[in-house]
Amino acid sequence: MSEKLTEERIRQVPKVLLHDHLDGGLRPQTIVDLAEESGYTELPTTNTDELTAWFHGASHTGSLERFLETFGHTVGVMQTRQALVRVAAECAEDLAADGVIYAEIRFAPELHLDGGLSLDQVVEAVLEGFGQGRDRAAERGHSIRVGTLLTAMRHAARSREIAQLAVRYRDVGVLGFDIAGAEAGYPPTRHLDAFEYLRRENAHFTIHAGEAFGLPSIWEALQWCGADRLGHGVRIVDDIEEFGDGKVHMGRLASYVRDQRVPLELCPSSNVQTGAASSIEEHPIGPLTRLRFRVTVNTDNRLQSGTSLTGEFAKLVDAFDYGWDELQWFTVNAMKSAFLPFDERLSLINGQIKPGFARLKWASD
Ligand SMILES: O=c1[nH]cnc2c1ncn2[C@@H]1O[C@H](CO)[C@@H](O)[C@H]1O
Ligand SMILES: [Zn+2]
Repeated sequence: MSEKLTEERIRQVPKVLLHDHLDGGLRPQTIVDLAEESGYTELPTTNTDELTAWFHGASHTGSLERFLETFGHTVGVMQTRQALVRVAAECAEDLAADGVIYAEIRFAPELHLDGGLSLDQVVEAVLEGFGQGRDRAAERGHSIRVGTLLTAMRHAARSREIAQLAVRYRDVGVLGFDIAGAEAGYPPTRHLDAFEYLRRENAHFTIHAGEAFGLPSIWEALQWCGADRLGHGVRIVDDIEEFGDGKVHMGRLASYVRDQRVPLELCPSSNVQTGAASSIEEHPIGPLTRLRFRVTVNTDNRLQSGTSLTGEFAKLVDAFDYGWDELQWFTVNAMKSAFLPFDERLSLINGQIKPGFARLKWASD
């Protein structure tokens, strides 16, 4: 059965993406163009093929901190309104062409102020770009909805301000909040006031936790901060013991995560690059799927990881022999976990996802 799940077919099924960074998804040619327009001279090369390879190689170091250094170049060329509009529009177009029908794209407004834009102007430029990209995709027959998550950098001190920004723009495209950046040494509780504020505002947030640091980070994100979802959360496997005879022992935190159906925004290729997993075959998505955690599959950074959502699914199909049923399960899991009103989630599941998979499944029989 699995030999029928080619990339071409996987691209055709309706997919849902919850964890993807705007500044981790630029087209290499766009980086070169924007660098030239803005006089940014720090790029390692202006040859697009070499630049593509450079991002991939420089990100595959086994260290999250080194991985994050590559963002200096993408953020470096995203400092004007036009640049942000272009990058956001192309992001929506690229995802739509990959068969993504619903995406939540995150970025950190505080990283885009060097050209003199205000936080509000940064958010407005990105929202405008998503709108343009969605319209251009529709002209080509691809329908996509794109929501935005505002990220605060965990080493910085602007999380409360960014949380307020997210609430201010909640009715015009911003769906939630996140914190990202180096994890070790920057526990989520540093930003407790931002999370408490968001909860009082009935707002949604996810936290990068359990990627480069283990269970204490996940525990704080859930039990101190009240995160709705976990960005990665992959180290939850440290709280699970599997024995050769098929018996499984789960610690209290892993049980909580599974029982509460806490969504895990898993990003397999990214984890291999940062050393959070040793290979796709060894990635904890295997046991976490088998144990029926609320697993979702994501790209994290399409540029740095040289991937797409279709690409991530194809790698999982190869490594774990997954079929349409598993891919549909990941997709429905993601849609259920989106920061979109319940009725809209339901209508995407019943109106697009299930019929889309059914069509492809029949075609494979
Ligand atoms: O996998 C990740 N873990 C933690 N932080 C990340 C990851 N990918 C990207 N960013 C950080 O998020 C910022 C806003 O999009 C990026 O600039 C990068 O520093
Ligand atoms: Zn991420």
